[in-house]
Formats: sequence, C-alpha cells, structure tokens
Amino acid sequence: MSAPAFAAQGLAVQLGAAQVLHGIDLQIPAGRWTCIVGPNGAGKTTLLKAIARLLPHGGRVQFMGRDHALWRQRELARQLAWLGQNEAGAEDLLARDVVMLGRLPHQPWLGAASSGDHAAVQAAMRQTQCWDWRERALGSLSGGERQRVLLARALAVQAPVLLMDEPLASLDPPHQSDWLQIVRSHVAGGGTVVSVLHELTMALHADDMVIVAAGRVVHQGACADRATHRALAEVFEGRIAVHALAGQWVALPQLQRGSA
Ligand SMILES: Nc1ncnc2c1ncn2[C@@H]1O[C@H](COP(=O)(O)OP(=O)(O)OP(=O)(O)O)[C@@H](O)[C@H]1O
Repeated sequence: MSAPAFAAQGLAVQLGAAQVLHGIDLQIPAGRWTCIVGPNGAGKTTLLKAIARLLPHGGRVQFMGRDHALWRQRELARQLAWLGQNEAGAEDLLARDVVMLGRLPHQPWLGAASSGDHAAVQAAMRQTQCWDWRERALGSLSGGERQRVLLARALAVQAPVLLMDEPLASLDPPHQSDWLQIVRSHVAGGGTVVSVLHELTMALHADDMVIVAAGRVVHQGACADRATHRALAEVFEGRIAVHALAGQWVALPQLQRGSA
C-alpha cells in the first residue's frame, strides 16, 4: 500500500490550559477526499491545523511518509495548500494579489512573479469564478466572493494536498456545487483533499469520514458505509439520520418528540 498522506501517532494538542486533542492515532489516505466532522468544539480545526504543522503538538505526525520536522517550510508550502476558517487580514490587497500569495512558495527570494505564476493565478480565479473582480480590494467583497478568492489562493499553489477548514462558508448552492467539482477533479487527478465541514450532506460526498468528538477520533470509515452513518447519528445524539435520496447520502435532522 502506498504511504498515507498523513499518519499521526499519539497526536496531542494543548491550547492555553485546555487539552484539546488527546493522543490521536490516525492515517489519512493519499489520493482521496477525507472529511473531518463532529460537534462544535470537538477539535476538528485543531486537528487540521496540527496535521498542517500550523500548531505545536505532542506525538508524531508524518506527511507523505516523512516526519513533520524533516520538511523544510518552503518545500512543505508547495505540497500543502491551506484554506482557513474566517481568515482575516490583507483587506487592502487586490483580489489578484491575494491569490498571488499562493504562488510565494514557487517564487525565488525577493524575485518577481513569473508568467507561470500569473497563469496559475488567472486559472485559479477563473476556476472559482472570481476573475471579474480581480482589481477589487479583498475588504470590499461579500462573504461568498471573498471565500472564492481565498479558495483561488489555495488552488493557485497547485499543491497535491489541499487542506480546507469550512470552505463552504458563505457559498451559495451553485458555488457549493462548483466547489464539489473542484474537489472531485483534484482527487481524480491524483490529489488529496482533507476538509472540515459542518454541512453533513456535503461532507457525505467525500470518500472517507473522520468523526471527532471531545478531542478524540471516534470513527473513521467510508462515507458510503452504514457504520459511518450510525457513528454520525450517535455523535450527534440521534439528532440527525442519514438517508439515501436520489442516489446520494443525505443527513436530515430528526425532530424531537414534542417539538413544534
Ligand atoms: N487558543 C485557545 N485556547 C484555549 N482553548 C482553545 C483555543 N482555541 C480553541 N480552543 C478550544 O479547543 C476546543 C476545540 O476547538 P476547535 O476550534 O478545534 O473545535 P472545532 O471542532 O473546530 O469547533 P467548531 O465546530 O465550533 O468550529 C474548543 O473547546 C475551543 O474552545
């Protein structure tokens, strides 16, 4: 079997006085889309940041078979593209310049952007349909427009591995559907995607699901497996159930008895 994209052993994270992740053992396969789900405050973002080497952690994490510590930052930045949740900053930058930031790992130190960098930026902005407002400041865009620029920045890296925390935030249904297609084509081309999603029906489109609760992985399995659907229902205390509808898996809320 080929090396997993990520392999964690005893992954532990403390933030302030809080122990947020408790010794997680986990392998995330390369060449697939894995979705991390779970209740609010479970530790999903922390887990994603820890495997991205964005947070100090205990235990061992390997990326592509190599210990985190052995990756040079620039090399890692070419392999791993990151889209964070509620990213702030760079409000005055033009959308095109924000997306160009994704090309930094490819540019020589203090060097100018190449024609290849410009082409990658344009391709990514066209892919997420934000090329038309390339001359607008990031801070002037709506929530969904801004999210598409930030997604374009992640795509412009042209990294084999995409890590995305709540990438669908503020996206309307057509752009959610476009995002699904982008993810699917990335994986079809041999890439790897790991995303945190709250919207469970969208998450069920992934290949695999990692369910996190109270800082631990409570289930990992294929999105098509009934065992995964049962684990989802359990972690959300029976408040949702997964059904097959029109050839897709759909997570529907279960109304409690006596509720209006
Ligand atoms: N800097 C911090 N100091 C202390 N506790 C923190 C810090 N950052 C996060 N936490 C806590 O760690 C826990 C996990 O946070 P995390 O953001 O990983 O959860 P999550 O599963 O992504 O949540 P959500 O679904 O609400 O986005 C939460 O209880 C949160 O309050």
